[in-house]
Parts: sequence; structure tokens; C-alpha cells
Amino acid sequence: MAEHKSPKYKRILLKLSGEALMGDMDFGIDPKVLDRMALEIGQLRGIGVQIGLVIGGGNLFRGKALSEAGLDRVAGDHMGMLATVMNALAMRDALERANMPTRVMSAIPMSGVVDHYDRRSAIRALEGGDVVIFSAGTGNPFFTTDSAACLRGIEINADVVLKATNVDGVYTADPKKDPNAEKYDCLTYQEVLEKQLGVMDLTAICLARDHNMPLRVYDMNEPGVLARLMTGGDDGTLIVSEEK
Ligand SMILES: Nc1ncnc2c1ncn2[C@@H]1O[C@H](COP(=O)(O)OP(=O)(O)O)[C@@H](O)[C@H]1O
Ligand SMILES: O=c1ccn([C@@H]2O[C@H](COP(=O)(O)OP(=O)(O)O)[C@@H](O)[C@H]2O)c(=O)[nH]1
Repeated sequence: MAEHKSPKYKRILLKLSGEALMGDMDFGIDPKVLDRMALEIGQLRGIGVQIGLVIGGGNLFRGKALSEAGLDRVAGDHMGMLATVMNALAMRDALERANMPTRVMSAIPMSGVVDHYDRRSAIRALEGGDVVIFSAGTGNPFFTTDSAACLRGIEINADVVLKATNVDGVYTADPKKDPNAEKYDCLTYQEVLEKQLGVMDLTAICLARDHNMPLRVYDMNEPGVLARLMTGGDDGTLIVSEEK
């Protein structure tokens, strides 16, 4: 009989950037990316990991970009948050097609479309094996879904917040702009703040630091990476209170 190691984490909060859902497109959602993510999430669920998801909205709308184009910032942020709900509905569809029971909760009440966010129901659903998608960010303008991921991760007592993105970790500078940037394997919250490393917004880092929530930034385009992380893999960059 095959040997089954118990996973490193019992409960995770996985943050998927909206942009990652575009795949090779310039806007919108690539169903192939959703199906691939559903497959990877299914592998984790199969080994008993409880999964909370926060999905960004940058593939559709970002408040800051809309306000730079002349729209009111708060209206733009509301559009950004609604975009995360659209992404969550698309992700739920992919997860349910892959036979995973899924709950979508929204920080903004949206009766008849998705459930309103409720921490206790979310924890019950996670314990019952549902994948829970937390949508509409924090429900407040001027925040990001990275902050929402740290907030929900802390609220549901996740063991780690995993930020799945399009770079393979945190670098000394933005690797898309600086070809000489070097990757860190491990960093402290304080180093990220002092060096102003832009991979996650500083509000999110402060929240994680204040509640000692480990963060890992990794490349979601690497096949099998999520399952590897569950069995002690060290892909990407770990951000913690003290360097390991
Ligand atoms: N020091 C850094 N290390 C790694 N990535 C960085 C850094 N500074 C900025 N970035 C950028 O952060 C992006 C990842 O963050 P993400 O939230 O997924 O995307 P976005 O900010 O476009 O929504 C990468 O595309 C990368 O270009
Ligand atoms: O708590 C939140 C989370 C998100 N947003 C808005 O929703 C957009 C999409 O989220 P984000 O940029 O974090 O998505 P990602 O970069 O992960 O795709 C943001 O630009 C904001 O305009 C917000 O106002 N409050």
C-alpha cells in the first residue's frame, strides 16, 4: 500500500491574483487556468488540507487604475471588489465541476448570489471539507486582496497564507523591471517593510507580522507546486518573524 504522509498544514489560506487567472490573455478569465487550479486544489483536499481561497480582481478592474483614468477612487474600488466576486463565481464553477463542494462568501452582502461572509460558518464549512472562497476583499475601499488574504487567514486560524503569483518569490527588486534582482529564500516581515519589497502591499505585511502569520510567495505556474508545499517543499520565498 502506498505510504501517505500527513500534510504539513491542516488549513491554508491561498491567495490567487486576479491577473494570474488571465493566463496568456490581456483581460478576463482563462478557463484553462481555472481548471488547472481546481486540479491542484483537489490534490490538497485529497490529502485532507482545508482550503480557504481569496481571489484578486486585477484581471478585470483595479480601483487605482480606474481613478488614474478619471473615475472616483471609491467607485473604482467597489468595481474592483465586485470583480473579485465574478472571479470567485468562475472559480467555484471550476471547483464544482471537479466535484469539490465550494462555498463563496462575500464581504459585501449580495443576497441571492453568494453568502455574506461569516467567520463561524466559514470555519464550519472548512471543517466539513468545503473549499471556501472569500470574495469582495475586505469589503472596504483603499485595501487590497493581499490584505484580505492576511485578514481572512488570521481570522480562520490558517497555518499559512500562500500567495500564488506570476513570480517565483520575493526579490531584492521587482524582477520584471530589474534583471539583476536576486531571489530570497526566506525573509522577515521587518526586512520586507524596511526594504519596501513590492510583492505584497505593506498593510498586508504589517497585519501578518502583528499576528505572526507565516506567508509564502510562490509561482503558481509551476506544475505541482502546491502539493509539494504541503509535504515540506520550499518553493518560493517564506516570510516569517525570524529567519530560519
Ligand atoms: N521585490 C519584488 N519581488 C518580487 N516581485 C515583485 C517585487 N516588487 C514588485 N514585484 C511585482 O509583484 C508582482 C506580484 O504581485 P501580484 O499581487 O501577484 O501582482 P499585482 O501587484 O500585479 O497584482 C510581480 O508581478 C512583480 O512584478
Ligand atoms: O479589500 C479590498 C480588496 C480589493 N479592493 C479593490 O479590488 C481591486 C482588485 O483587487 P487586487 O488589486 O488586490 O487584485 P489582484 O492584484 O490580486 O488581482 C483592488 O485594486 C481594489 O480596487 C478593495 O477596494 N478593497
